[in-house]
Amino acid sequence: MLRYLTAGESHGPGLVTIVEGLPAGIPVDLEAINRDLERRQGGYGRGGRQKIERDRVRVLGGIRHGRTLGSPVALLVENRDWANWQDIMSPLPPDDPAELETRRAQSRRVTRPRPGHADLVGSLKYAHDDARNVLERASARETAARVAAGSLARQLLRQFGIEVVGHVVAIGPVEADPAVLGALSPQELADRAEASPVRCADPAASARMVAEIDAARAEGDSLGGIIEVIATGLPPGLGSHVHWDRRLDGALAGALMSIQAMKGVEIGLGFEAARRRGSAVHDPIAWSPERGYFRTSNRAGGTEGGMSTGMPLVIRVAQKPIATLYRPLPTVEMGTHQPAEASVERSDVCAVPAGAVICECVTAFELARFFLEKFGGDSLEEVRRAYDGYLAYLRTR
Ligand SMILES: Cc1cc2nc3c(=O)[nH]c(=O)nc-3n(C[C@H](O)[C@H](O)[C@H](O)COP(=O)(O)O)c2cc1C
Ligand SMILES: C=C(O[C@@H]1CC(C(=O)O)=C[C@@H](OP(=O)(O)O)[C@H]1O)C(=O)O
Repeated sequence: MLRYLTAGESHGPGLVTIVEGLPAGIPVDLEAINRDLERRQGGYGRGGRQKIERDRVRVLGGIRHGRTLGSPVALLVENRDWANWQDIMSPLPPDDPAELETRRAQSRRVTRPRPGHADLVGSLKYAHDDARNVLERASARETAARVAAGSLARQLLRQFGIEVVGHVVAIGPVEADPAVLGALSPQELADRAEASPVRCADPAASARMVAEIDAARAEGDSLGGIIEVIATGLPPGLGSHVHWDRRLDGALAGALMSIQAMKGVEIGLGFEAARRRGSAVHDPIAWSPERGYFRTSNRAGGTEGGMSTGMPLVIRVAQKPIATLYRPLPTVEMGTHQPAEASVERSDVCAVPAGAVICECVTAFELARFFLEKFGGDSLEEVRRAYDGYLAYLRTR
């Protein structure tokens, strides 16, 4: 089963991911991974950190001469900011008490926990008196490693014509016009989102989103938004109805909700389905010699019974506003219990465009995982044989 781990702190030497379970022989385009890393760094509303970082992937194992070996793939994304934090984030024990004092004094301790971040509850749970020990790992800097893993996994999907697109449909109260988005193919959506500073394919809404971010920044506030991910080219039958943890919809929702700041996931009509009658929710089934079974609508968003239906997968994800506010919320100083203003160093104002790239890559990873669960083999050719056999079988139904 395809899986991955990540490690690394936001201001440590770098982020590392190990992707285990990819078959041998997948052609790997490292520049495509670098492009996804660059896309994740971008978007209107980001803070000063992205001026320092130039995320690129370094392969530490698992790929030779441009193809996967079947062994675990280890990828490293270095933190350029580490150069400014080496002392504060040093993994070495201090040699003597004097040095400990210096390091502590310089250590940018965080004792005024930010509402909305992991600072307070992480410090309580892990018995830290400095929330830096929590925020370094709670930080969404970790998503650089997830994007590297997902971008690698999508290279398997591309071998089978599966594409995943993430774009922004709302920032704060500003929403893209569904009529404008609905007229675009997934490829057009991707191209237009790419050309927008906020990754939104509706140009008029995009301009209003930029203004909304400027207004929030001017008031020392922050913004969240809504991201849509669309995956095309999926066969029917990824995932399973037979057991809860084999359901594709459940795994996608879990993986997407596990991204920092994501607070809601809906597939297809999602919450809207609860308001309608069944006849206005379920997708009629049809059959033609050319297409076999198909649906005349896709309100389910591409899954039924925990399995892909073969229609496009359509997921929406709600991202909450950034936790660090330049006009900070009330908090309590850890230790003294005195009322205080929450800590603020530097921060993004809105990271929803970045969130769209992260959701895209996290979705790609889950789809690759389920793809290999169904068609898995040790080499790409073995996977292809299983996949082609399944498609041939479907044509007989
Ligand atoms: C791409 C991205 C960038 C983020 N940048 C910041 C930031 O600059 N400052 C901040 O306080 N939170 C930022 N966040 C949000 C925090 O990571 C998030 O509030 C924190 O992890 C707690 O969220 P949770 O309750 O969902 O775990 C960012 C989130 C994402 C996805
Ligand atoms: C570093 C990234 O995002 C960071 C996510 C983040 C947080 O709290 O989640 C806080 C900020 O970190 P810093 O205080 O170093 O500016 C963001 O910049 C990144 O996405 O590459």
